[in-house]
Formats: sequence, C-alpha cells, structure tokens
Amino acid sequence: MSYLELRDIHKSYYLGKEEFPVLKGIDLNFDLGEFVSILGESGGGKSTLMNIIGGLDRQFQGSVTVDGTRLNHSDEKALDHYRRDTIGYIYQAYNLIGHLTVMDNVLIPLDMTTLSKADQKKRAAELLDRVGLKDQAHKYPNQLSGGQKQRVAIARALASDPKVIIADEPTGALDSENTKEVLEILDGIAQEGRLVITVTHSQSVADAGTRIVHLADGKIDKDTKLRDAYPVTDTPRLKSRLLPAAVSYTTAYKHFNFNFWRNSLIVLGTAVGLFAVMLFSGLGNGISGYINKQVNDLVNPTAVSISRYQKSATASTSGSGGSSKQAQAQQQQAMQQSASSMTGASTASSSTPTFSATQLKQLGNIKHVTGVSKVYTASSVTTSYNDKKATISSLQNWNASATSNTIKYGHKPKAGEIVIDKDSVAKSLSKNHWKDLIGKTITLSYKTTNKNGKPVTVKFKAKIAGITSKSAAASMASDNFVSTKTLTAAMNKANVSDKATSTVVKVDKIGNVNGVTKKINQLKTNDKRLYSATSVNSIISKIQTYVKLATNILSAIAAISLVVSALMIIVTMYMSVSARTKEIGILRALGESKRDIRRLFISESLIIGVLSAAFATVIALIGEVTVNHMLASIANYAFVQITVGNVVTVFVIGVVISLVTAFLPARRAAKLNPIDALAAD
Ligand SMILES: Nc1ncnc2c1ncn2[C@@H]1O[C@H](COP(=O)(O)OP(=O)(O)OP(=O)(O)O)[C@@H](O)[C@H]1O
Repeated sequence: MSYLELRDIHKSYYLGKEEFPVLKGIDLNFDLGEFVSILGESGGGKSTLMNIIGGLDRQFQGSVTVDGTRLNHSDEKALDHYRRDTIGYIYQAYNLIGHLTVMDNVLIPLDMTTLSKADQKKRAAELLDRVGLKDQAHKYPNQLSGGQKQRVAIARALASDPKVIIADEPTGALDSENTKEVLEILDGIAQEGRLVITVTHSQSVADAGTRIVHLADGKIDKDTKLRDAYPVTDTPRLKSRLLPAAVSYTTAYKHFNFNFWRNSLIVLGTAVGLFAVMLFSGLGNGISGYINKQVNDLVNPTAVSISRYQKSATASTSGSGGSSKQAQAQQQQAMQQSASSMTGASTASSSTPTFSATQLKQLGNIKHVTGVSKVYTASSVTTSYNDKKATISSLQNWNASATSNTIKYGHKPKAGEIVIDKDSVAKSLSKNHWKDLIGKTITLSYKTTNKNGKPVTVKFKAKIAGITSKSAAASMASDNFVSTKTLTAAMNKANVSDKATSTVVKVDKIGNVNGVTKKINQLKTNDKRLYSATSVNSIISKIQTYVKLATNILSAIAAISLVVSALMIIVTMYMSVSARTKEIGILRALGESKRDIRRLFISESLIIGVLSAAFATVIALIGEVTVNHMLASIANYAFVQITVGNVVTVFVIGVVISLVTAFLPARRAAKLNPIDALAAD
C-alpha cells in the first residue's frame, strides 16, 4: 500500500452546460521519500490534478487515499484538516502575503500547530536559516528577489512539518542559478522522508527528481522511475490544531496597521458620528441637571404652591373636557400662577379669593402633606438702615416654598428676623461692608389697603439673620424673606387682613409631590373645582421633556452621520475582500477554515469599531472639559455631563456597527472557492 493513492480520477470543467473533460481516469501511487515530477503539455490538467491531491478541489470523481484512509471530499472540515496537517504548497507565483513580514508568512502554518509561540518562532527562524534567509526575516515580500521569495514559500510550506509537499512549477519564474538551488532544497525535503510532487514543463527540472509521471490527453501515458525513493525514518511530527481566535485578531491588527492611513480615516469618520452622539447626550444630561439645580435652588422641591381656583382659569388640570385650546390656556395660566407665587411676585388683588381656615385644614389633612403655610407678599417695601435706604420689590414671609439653599451667609429668619438679598438690598444699605449687616436691625415699611379698603402703611423692624444670593438665571425670584410672625404682627397692627391669597403645602417626599399636586387640583365642592396647585416638579419635568426632545433630535442628526460611517466601513470591507482574494485562497490552502476567514474580516472591522468608539470618547471628554470651561463664565456649572452610560452606549454602537457592516463582506470572503481565490490577480 502506498502513502498516497489516486484511483480513477475524472474531472471536467463546465462552461454553461458544455462539458470539458480534463482528467479522464488517473490512477497513481506515491510513496514517502519520492521526488516526483509531473510533466505534460500546457493545459493538460497538471494543476487540476495538484488541486485534487492537495485537497483544494472537491468537484471530481474518483478517490484519494492517504495513509490508508480515503479522503471524504464532501466533508469540508476534514479537508481543512488534511491541508493543515499533511500538505505544504509551493507556487510558481510564490503567493506570499504582502502585508506580513517574511517571518509572519512562515508563522501562519505554525500558528496551526501545537508548538508554543516561542517554539514557533524558533522553528520559523530555523527554516529561514535553512533556505538561506536568516537575515531577511523582518522584510516584507516586496523587498525580496524572486529567488528569495520562492525560498520563503518553501520555508512556509515546510513550517507545519507536512508529509506531502506540492510544488506547482516552483522554478517557473526563476533563473538557472536559483532553479538549481530550489531543486536542491526540494531534494533535501524528499530526503527527510517526505513526498515531494512538482509540476514542471522543463525536462531538466523533472530529471532532478526520483520519478517522472507524464500526463497526456487527461491520462498518464508514461511513469518513469529515475532512482530509488529516499528511505523513510519514523521521526515524531508536529501536531496540528485549529487556528486560535487570537491569531485572527492579531493578523487583523497587522493588516489594519499595514493600511494605517486608510483605516485611520475610516476610524476618524466613524468617531465623528459617535462623538456627536456622545456630546449631545452629555449636553442633554448637563442642561437637565442645570435646570433641576436652578429650580430646586429657587424653591423647595417638596413644596406645592396653591391658589384658589378662579373661573377664568377655565378647564381642569386633569385635562378632562374642554377643547385643546382651553386646556392649553389653562395650563399656561397655572404655570404663570405657580411661577409668580414661587418667584414671589404679588398676585393679590382685591378680587383674588382668599383661603378660609377650613380650607387650610382640608389641605393639611391630605395624605403626605406635612404642613401648610400661608404666603404673604408685600411689594415695594422700603428699608432703611442708618441713613441708607433700599427698596425690596417683593418681600415674602418665610414659607414652605422658601429654601435655605439661597442663604449664602447667616441663617433662615426666626421671629423678628429677616433675610435680605445681597445685590439689590444689602449692597444698597452698606456698599462695602454688606456682610456686617448680619445682626443689625433695619426698618421696613410698605403701602397697602386695610380691612376697610383705606390706604395704610405697614411699618416694622427686623433683625437681619442672613443674606441671600442666587445665580443670574434665578435672579427674577424673590429672595427677601421675613419671619411670618413679624409680618403678620405688623399687618394686624395696621388693621390689614391676614387672610392669604396663596398657600404652600409641604410634602413628606419628592416622590409624593406629583400625587399631592394632582389630588389638590381634583378637590371639589358642589362639583366646582377649589384649588389650582403647581409644584416645581411639574415645571421641571415639563422643561426637561423639551430638553430631552431637543437632545434626541440632535442625537438623531448625529446618528445620520453614523449611517454614513457604516456605509463607509461596508465599502471598505468589500474592497478589502476583493483586494485580498488571493490572500484568502492562500490561507485556505494553508488549512484555514471558512470560519477563520470570516473571523479575520470581522476582527478587522471590530478593531475599527472599538478604536472609533475609543477615539470618540477621548475627543468627547476633551470637548466636555473645553465646553464646560468656556461656559464657566455664564454659570459655574458643568453643562456637558458625559456619563459612564453614554460611554458604554457609544462602545456598544461602535461594536454593533462594525459587526453588522462586516457581516456581509466577511461572509463573502469565507464563501470564496479557494481555487478561484488563488487564481485571482
Ligand atoms: N476554473 C476553470 N474553469 C474552466 N476551465 C478551466 C478551469 N481551470 C482550468 N481549466 C481548463 O482546464 C484545463 C487544464 O488546466 P490546468 O491549469 O490544470 O492545466 P496545466 O496542465 O496546469 O496547464 P499549464 O501547464 O499551462 O499551467 C485547461 O484547458 C484550462 O483551460
């Protein structure tokens, strides 16, 4: 029994339905230690026969038996293993991979052996030394001469320690000197007990072997033994394995680097889209946070502001009934009311209804309400300290909607005390020593009407407990508060009614604010709505809805650029598959499977996706710092807030885009027929 046996091999090519028979019944036996040359006329089917022996061609009739086992040509994985384990290829056109160094070319088959990385490198170096290329290991193929390239190809064919070397016209492109050297190397390979099969046109090349097989008209017409085959020793061989995934990743990375500038431009294009998505999301976070902070600084977020519901306010807030126009008008009015009461502007007029004691009690009994306080607002209050005077445009009693957040110096007003605003009041009373006003007593007076409708002046004294200061954005709000007791005592003294036109209830938790607001708005007597309640929460959520909408629109615009980037990656990957068709054929011939090829292309696209996301993150973070720095003069607040969630999202988008765009080109690459791929220019 011979090591390799071909039985009754028939092979035809088809052009449409027309059959072109090339091999018409080949029977051949090959033994280890032989150096066989296949001679024959051009177009006679020599390469076709080699592809069948090498396990690249599966479309033929007949059988190939290797070491007693018949090859199953319908089992693609078994053929991958056969090529990886048993076959080493040498081609006339060298077929080296251009973007890998000489060393890396030799390492490809070694990656599919069980040798350690260090031993693989050692063996590759030894093989390059054997073919006389020790010093050329780090060159790229295009930096070598033809003879040198062919010797690299021989070293690569030997790397996985195969038992069969197939050399398709190995000396066809070489001068006589190089031809001689290559033939000596091939003879040396046969001497090691391997089977060397070469295809040649040259009789002198054929004469260098141990046997010549002549092919004519699709059949063997002559089989001549020139000398005995070399003796075969039973030496242990390297074991093969599937290509580890890590090798595909590193090869993809090497190819990425080889085309660094082209790939960098793609990364840049994709990163710009991802960067925009990230920056706009960060801007949305920042602006939402800023609004939240500003409004919460202005008023207590657990406070619900209530006024008596007036007919003119039309439909109910629950939105039941009424046209949309009515509902809109009502909503606008509620917002204005709430904003004005929260910002302290006086809403009282002679016709404004007041709260009765029973109504205040009713509000206090609502679940989650922890306190009810009346709100009094005095307008144009004149203050004087020593000889200095100032006007407080709006003075309120310290009620539940007030927040200590605005008090920058001192504390909230207790009985007999007041807090005044730094810019409009404190600095007018004492330009340079306004802080020293804390603890000092000032006189206040304002004009109003008493219970009988007669004009009176309410006058009182209060000790300054604290000074308030707010950001520019919040400056339209009242920030002068006097203790309720002090204000009501002064009002009583001047016979001014202490019935409030506005009240504030305090809710136990922020989470219950919306519920309480809704409940108050729904309270009715005789089917008539009683109150109009608004919380800062409802204002914030309304504004935030708009901010969110704006950010989403901006992010969607950014997403369009991502679609462009995705198309760019697809086109590049398709171009890459076309440009690397030959490489795909070479890798398949060396034993890589369809999956390995798919992984190679997907890895490269994944590198582009991950690098784009990383680059986008870096520029977005730089953008965040820069924009926040630039806006620091407007408000000391980080307007762009990129969260870990934003970064993770961008990485996920980057990875998904790269996987989706690589899918089709990678599939196309994996599906290529290895023989057709090898024939590509
Ligand atoms: N994919 C193909 N489709 C159709 N015909 C093909 C295909 N590949 C090869 N042939 C034909 O099969 C015949 C044998 O080709 P093959 O390459 O095996 O010949 P060869 O003996 O190696 O020739 P040469 O010595 O010139 O390289 C030729 O006539 C060729 O045109």
